[in-house]
Amino acid sequence: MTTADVAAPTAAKTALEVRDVSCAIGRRTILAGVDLEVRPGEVLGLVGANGSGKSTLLRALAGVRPAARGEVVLDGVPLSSMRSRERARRIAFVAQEEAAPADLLVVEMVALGRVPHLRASGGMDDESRAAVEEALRLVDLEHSAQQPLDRLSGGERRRAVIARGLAQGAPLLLLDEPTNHLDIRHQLDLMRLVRSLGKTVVVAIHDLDLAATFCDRIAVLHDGGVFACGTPDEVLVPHVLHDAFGVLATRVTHPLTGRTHLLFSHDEREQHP
Ligand SMILES: Nc1ncnc2c1ncn2[C@@H]1O[C@H](COP(=O)(O)OP(=O)(O)OP(=O)(O)O)[C@@H](O)[C@H]1O
Repeated sequence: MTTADVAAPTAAKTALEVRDVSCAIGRRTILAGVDLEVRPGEVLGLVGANGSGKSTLLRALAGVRPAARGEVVLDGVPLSSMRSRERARRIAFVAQEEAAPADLLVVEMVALGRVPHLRASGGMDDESRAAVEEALRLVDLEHSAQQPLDRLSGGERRRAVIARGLAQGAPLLLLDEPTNHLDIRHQLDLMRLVRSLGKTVVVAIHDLDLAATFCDRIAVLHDGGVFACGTPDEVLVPHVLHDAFGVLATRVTHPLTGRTHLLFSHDEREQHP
């Protein structure tokens, strides 16, 4: 992936407000009374144990699964009052798992990101073609553009789906575990790319070290709500990590970079399998 020459941020900054949002699946409440502010141009990480509601919250932020209660407000406009085409121009959502026809070409998958921009006359204009090319280049897949998706590895397919989100050209990017399936180099490249875009980003991520390195702020989901929210140094602290994940965390300083990293171990006072 090429990140060294990513264009300087030009995207309009956009802000998101989550006001007293509750999300339910069937009769079960997954999240209750969530308040969260996503500031213009920041990268906000969503972390939490499996099942803590990260994907559920991202779907509510994307308007894919509207909140059962409360409001998500994008630049002062409630999502519930936006037409889906307008929403898709302003919010790009890359879900955790996406099914796509196996014989779809990579370039065709990425071009789907341009659908909200197509005119009634149909067809891709030069701007859309350029956006697709640029997105493929950013995720290092320009040489695989004409491959069917089922000929790609899991990590390459993941990058193709992320390229579709980039091609969409929306100022707000919602990413659900974008580094899943990626090798360590591509994980670092992708997170660096995400930071360099100048967009407002909300990213659900399991790797707390990546979150600490690349996110401006982190929200920890636990017990049906936002348990802690702040800078990585404020939030990724032993007592929060113990309560949210049930592990012991030790902060250590990298001997070369001086950055803080986290080491984890079981809390031996508890029963573990
Ligand atoms: N389609 C569904 N039907 C019923 N329950 C669901 C469904 N999708 C999610 N859930 C439940 O909602 C809760 C939150 O799930 P969600 O996927 O939002 O968590 P998550 O934090 O993203 O988890 P993970 O880290 O495992 O991806 C979980 O308990 C899950 O079992």
